[in-house]
Amino acid sequence: MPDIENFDTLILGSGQGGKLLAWHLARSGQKVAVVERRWVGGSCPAVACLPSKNEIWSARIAHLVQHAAEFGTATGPVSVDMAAVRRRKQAMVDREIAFHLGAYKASGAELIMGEGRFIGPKTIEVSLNDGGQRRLSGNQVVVNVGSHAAIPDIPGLPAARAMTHIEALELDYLPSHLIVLGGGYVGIEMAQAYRRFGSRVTIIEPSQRLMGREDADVAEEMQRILVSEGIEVVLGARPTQVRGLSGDAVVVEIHTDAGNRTVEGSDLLVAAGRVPNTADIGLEKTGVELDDRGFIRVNERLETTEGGVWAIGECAGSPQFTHVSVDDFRIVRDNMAGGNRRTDARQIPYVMFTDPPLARVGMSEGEAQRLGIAYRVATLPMGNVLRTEATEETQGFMKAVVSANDDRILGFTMIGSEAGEVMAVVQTAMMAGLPYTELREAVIVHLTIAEGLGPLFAGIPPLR
Ligand SMILES: Cc1cc2nc3c(=O)[nH]c(=O)nc-3n(C[C@H](O)[C@H](O)[C@H](O)COP(=O)(O)OP(=O)(O)OC[C@H]3O[C@@H](n4cnc5c(N)ncnc54)[C@H](O)[C@@H]3O)c2cc1C
Ligand SMILES: NC(=O)c1ccc[n+]([C@@H]2O[C@H](COP(=O)([O-])OP(=O)(O)OC[C@H]3O[C@@H](n4cnc5c(N)ncnc54)[C@H](O)[C@@H]3O)[C@@H](O)[C@H]2O)c1
Repeated sequence: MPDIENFDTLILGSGQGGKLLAWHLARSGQKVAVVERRWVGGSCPAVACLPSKNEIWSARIAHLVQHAAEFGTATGPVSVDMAAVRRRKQAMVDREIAFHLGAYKASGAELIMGEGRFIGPKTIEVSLNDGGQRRLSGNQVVVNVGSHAAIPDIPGLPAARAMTHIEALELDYLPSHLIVLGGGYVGIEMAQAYRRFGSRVTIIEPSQRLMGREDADVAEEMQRILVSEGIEVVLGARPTQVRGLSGDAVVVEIHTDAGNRTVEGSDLLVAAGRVPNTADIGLEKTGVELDDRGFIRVNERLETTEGGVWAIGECAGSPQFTHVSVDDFRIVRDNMAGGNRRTDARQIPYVMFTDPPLARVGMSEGEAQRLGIAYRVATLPMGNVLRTEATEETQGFMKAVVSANDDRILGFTMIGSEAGEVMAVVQTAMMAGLPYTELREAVIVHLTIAEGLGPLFAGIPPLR
C-alpha cells in the first residue's frame, strides 16, 4: 500500500468552484491537490456550458444564413457539416484544457488525474488514470464532484443506448429525427440547435408545460417559438417503453391523458435532470452525510457534517449553474479564512441559451403568488421595444414583478434578444436596492434592447 501523502487542502473533483479554490489556496502558499477523473477543468468547459453554447452558436449561424434572403443577402444552397461543427467545438475545448493546465501549473496546485474514493475520514485513495494508486489526506477536504445525467427507469431505454448531452455534443452526423426526453434546459437548448442544423425534432415532456419552474405565459411563449421553428412538443407525455437503437432507429411509446402514442425517430437524447456523483465515492467511510436525494448535506456555510470537510456545487445541492458553483468557491474561500459567508438569500440569476434566450432573476409571478407576497406586474412584448423594428427580433416579452407595498423590484423575466444582458441591468438595480421608478426614469441608450426597460416599468400600476 502506498504511504498517505498529506496536503493542506485536498479537493475531490475539479468542478467549477473547486478548481478556483485550489488555485487561490495554492497561490496563497498552501500545499493543494485536486483529484479529477476525466475533465481537466470540470464539466462546464469540457461537456456542458461552453461546448453546448459553442454548438448553439453554430446553429444560430445556420439559422441566420438560411434566412439571409429576408435581410437582403443572397446565398446559394445552404448545408451544415456536423463534423466541422464538432471540430470547431473541440478546438475550443482543447484551448480550455490548455488554459486549465497552465493555471494549475502557475498556481502550484497539483492536478492528479484519477478516480478518487474516500477510504476514511479526510483520506482519499486515487486509482490513477495512468495506472497505480495514491493515498492522500487533507487537513481540509473539499468535495466538488458534480452530477451526471439522470437516466429514467423506462423499459428498453438502456438497450436503446440513448445519448446524454455528452454524446450529443460529439455527433458528427445530423440525426434525421432527434427525439428528446425532457423539456428542461438541456432538452430545449439542444432541441433548437439540432432543429436549426436541419434535424426533425420531437420533445417529449411529462409535465403539462415546458420549463416547469417558469410562469405559464413564459413557458407558452417559449413553446410557441420552438413550434414556429418546426419542433414538435408533446406535453403531458410519459414515456412507457423504448425500442430500437439510438443512431439507427428508435421508437418511444408514450402515455398521455388523450391516450397512448408512438413517436418514431432516428436518435434519442435523454435530458431528464441530474443525479449527484456521490453514490460511489466512499462517503460511508467518513462523517459526511447525504440527504434523501443523494446530495451532500451542508449548512449555509457549505460545511458538511464532518468538521473540516466542505462541499461545493451541484453535489452540495446548490442550484445547477456554473456561476453558483463559482459563488460557492467564494463562500468556502472566505469561511476557510474565518469569515461567515452564507448561501441563503443570494440571488440566482440564470439564462437558457435558446434564440431568443430566456433570462430570469428574482421571483416569478407564480412564486410571488405561492409565497403570498402582494405584487404588481407588467409585461412588454418585444415587438414594443423599438430596436426590434430594426432587427425583427420581435419574439418574446419582458416581465417585471414589483412589490405592491413599496417600489422594490422582486423579479424580472425575459424571453427576447439579449435577455441575459438586459437582465444583468435589472439584477444590478435589485442588488443596489433601487426602486423600479429609477429604471423607469433612467436615460437608456436609443436604440438598445435595454431601452425597453423604460416602457416595461412604466406599465407597473401605481401604488394604491
Ligand atoms: C449541457 C449542459 C449545459 C449547461 N450549460 C450551462 C450554462 O450555459 N450556464 C451555466 O451556468 N450552467 C450550465 N450548465 C450547468 C453547469 O455545467 C454545472 O452547473 C456546473 O458545471 C456544475 O459544476 P460543479 O462545480 O458542481 O461540478 P462539475 O463542473 O460538474 O465538476 C465535477 C467534476 O468532478 C469530477 N469527478 C466526479 N467524481 C469524481 C471522482 N470520484 N474522482 C475524481 N473526479 C470526480 C467530474 O469528472 C467533474 O469533472 C450546463 C449543464 C449541462 C449538462
Ligand atoms: N443555460 C443554462 O444555464 C443551462 C443549460 C443546461 C443545463 N443547465 C442546468 O442543468 C440542469 C439539468 O438540465 P436538464 O435539462 O437535464 O434538467 P431540467 O430539470 O432542467 O429538466 C428536466 C426535464 O425532464 C423532464 N423529465 C423528467 N423525467 C422524464 C422522463 N422520464 N421522460 C421525459 N422527460 C422527463 C422533467 O419534467 C423536466 O422538464 C438544469 O436544471 C440547469 O440547472 C443549465
